[in-house]
Amino acid sequence: MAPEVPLDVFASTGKIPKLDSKKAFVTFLAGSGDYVKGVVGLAKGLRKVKSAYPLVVAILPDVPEEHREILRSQGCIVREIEPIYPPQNQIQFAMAYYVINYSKLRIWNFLEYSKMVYVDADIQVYENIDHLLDTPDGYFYAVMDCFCEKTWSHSKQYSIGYCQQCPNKVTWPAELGSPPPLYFNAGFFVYEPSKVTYENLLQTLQITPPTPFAEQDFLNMFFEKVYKPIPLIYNLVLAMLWQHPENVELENVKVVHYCAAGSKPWRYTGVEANMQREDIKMLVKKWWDIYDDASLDFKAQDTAEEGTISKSSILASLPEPAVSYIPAPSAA
Ligand SMILES: O=c1ccn([C@@H]2O[C@H](COP(=O)(O)OP(=O)(O)O[C@H]3O[C@H](CO)[C@H](O)[C@H](O)[C@H]3O)[C@@H](O)[C@H]2O)c(=O)[nH]1
Ligand SMILES: O[C@H]1[C@H](O)[C@@H](O)[C@H](O)[C@@H](O)[C@H]1O
Repeated sequence: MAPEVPLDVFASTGKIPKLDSKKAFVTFLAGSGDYVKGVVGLAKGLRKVKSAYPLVVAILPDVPEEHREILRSQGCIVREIEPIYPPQNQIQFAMAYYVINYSKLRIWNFLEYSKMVYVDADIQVYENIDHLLDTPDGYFYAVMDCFCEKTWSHSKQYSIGYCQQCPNKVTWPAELGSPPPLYFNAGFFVYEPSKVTYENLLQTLQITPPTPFAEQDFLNMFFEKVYKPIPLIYNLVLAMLWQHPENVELENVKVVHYCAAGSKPWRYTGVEANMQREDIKMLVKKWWDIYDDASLDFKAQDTAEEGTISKSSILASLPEPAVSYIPAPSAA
């Protein structure tokens, strides 16, 4: 089993890092629905923790102009991308809309950046994590996933009760061969844009049949040999709170991923399983406190230092390239 990268490798020096224009956070937005709220929350969250880096939003053509404008007004760099689809077959995705997530592969083509942290729109960053952009190159850093929720019911792991978060509880049966390679959640990862990798990703996708977790399964397969697990404080998949509480120290968590059924803060009703837990209610409120905080709204001077205009505001004002429109299915 590949060792998790020890936390102190990333420990912040306490100094505010110098802005490096070749590094950035990046998220993904599709459709005209309410995920734009997630991106606004994320932009404000990164501002609250005083990140030195901009937030790039890779958007599909079906994101309406009003939403693009909201993102620009929050200081985001809006970059339109064309959708990417997997080869056609009869696969049933864990969620039907996961098919659009293959479009995330376009972020490897953001060649003006040397290193980026990808963050799903349903994630909030509660502590400064800029140090992740200083990790050694050549690896794919992400947090190990958990296989215990129903969304995994298609898998061998789920049917025998095996989870890599507690590999000694139910051990992998010898008759099934060696245990599956470590598997990361693709809602959060550190990577390097690269033309060669981008072209390889697209070529490999053409000969890879789609599987239930869409681009997440694909990226796990593609980056298997260079995957370095990082501590779960960098992407707390909420189901960890009830599936593996012994692995979670909530007070140390820097990044929360609201991916459990019913947990997206902007859709939260409290009726789904586990949604009345005190820790969940606290985390949903914490997200809203940032979203509702007007003092975290973008102000032009946020990025302009000593009379200079930042790269993010220049790029944000550039026209977007024209791309052909292929409609993508929307989320449930
Ligand atoms: O209508 C939508 C649906 C999704 N998204 C974007 O796509 C991301 C992924 O979608 P979800 O957050 O709904 O997905 P989950 O967290 O349930 O899914 C997990 O599995 C997915 C498999 O495709 C992805 O790998 C995802 O990153 C990983 O966290 C969103 O955060 C958001 O950035 C949109 O913009 N609009
Ligand atoms: O990687 C997946 C994904 O994030 C799903 O949204 C969630 O339901 C699963 O539990 C998780 O393992």
